[in-house]
Amino acid sequence: MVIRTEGLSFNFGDQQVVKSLALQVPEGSIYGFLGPNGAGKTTTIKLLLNLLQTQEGSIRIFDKDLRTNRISILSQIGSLIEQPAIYQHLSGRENLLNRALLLQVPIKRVDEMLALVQLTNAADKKAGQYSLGMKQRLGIALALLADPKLLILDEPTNGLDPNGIIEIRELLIKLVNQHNKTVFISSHLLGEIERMATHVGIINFGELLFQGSISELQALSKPLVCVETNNTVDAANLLTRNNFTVTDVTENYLYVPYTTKQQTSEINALLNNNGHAIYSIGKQQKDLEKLFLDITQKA
Ligand SMILES: Nc1ncnc2c1ncn2[C@@H]1O[C@H](COP(=O)(O)OP(=O)(O)OP(=O)(O)O)[C@@H](O)[C@H]1O
Repeated sequence: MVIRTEGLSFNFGDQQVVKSLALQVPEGSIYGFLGPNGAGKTTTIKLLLNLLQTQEGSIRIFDKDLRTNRISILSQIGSLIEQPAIYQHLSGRENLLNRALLLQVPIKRVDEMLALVQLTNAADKKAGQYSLGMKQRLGIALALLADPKLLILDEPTNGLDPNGIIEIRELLIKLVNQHNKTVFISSHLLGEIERMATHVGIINFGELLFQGSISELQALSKPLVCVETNNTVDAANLLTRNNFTVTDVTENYLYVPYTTKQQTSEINALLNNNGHAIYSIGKQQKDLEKLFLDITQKA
């Protein structure tokens, strides 16, 4: 594991905002750290970066304790929290050059990073004139200058338009697949990261409600038979009388937990034989966004 926390807790005054977190971030993963606003994501990230002092529990990064190996661990992490620290009056290239000199990184890394985040053409434009998406990419280039093994990004897609989100997504996938990085990225929108994340941790009120691979998360969303019919209430009653479980009825649709194809055809025949008009019938998987809401609203 690149990151492993145990019993990690943090209080602001008497408000406990992080509760006994046990994060496990595998090497080479894109770990989506998800939760609604105020869930405790930024606080957790600040603890991982030692910007806040751990009050309770432990943090191990690269298999070393953060408390006793702070400098060596942090030198291998690139991060982006809230707004990237960019000099608006300097160009993208000058921002990177400045940081490269400060970090004593070979100057050739500047052009490499510009190319990696696709800012070569805008390299000499003032960063203050960059779009939000370009600023985020410059922020990521700055975080990557010293070639860290782990990238920790706090809501980097916040406020970006769909194109900006796609650009960040493609960049992060490239970093993991071609440059052997591990990416820990927070977001309050599952939809923004479900197409890139390999692993997911869902937090609300400081508590980890789910952690696992994206396929484990998908497996939680159980399939349903969705029937579109003219009189859903009567149809639902008929199904119930015939020992089917109906989990939801709306004006146009009713839902039965899916078991087999045979069961779908039995539902179809029963409704048809009793004079119900079926406009559509089929297997439906709950989408991840709905699942995310279910998980975070249960807490
Ligand atoms: N400096 C602070 N002092 C007191 N309370 C704080 C402080 N920073 C955060 N909090 C509180 O801690 C809780 C968690 O906040 P945090 O910023 O970690 O959540 P988040 O999941 O990152 O949310 P967002 O997506 O809105 O940034 C919130 O209730 C917030 O009000």
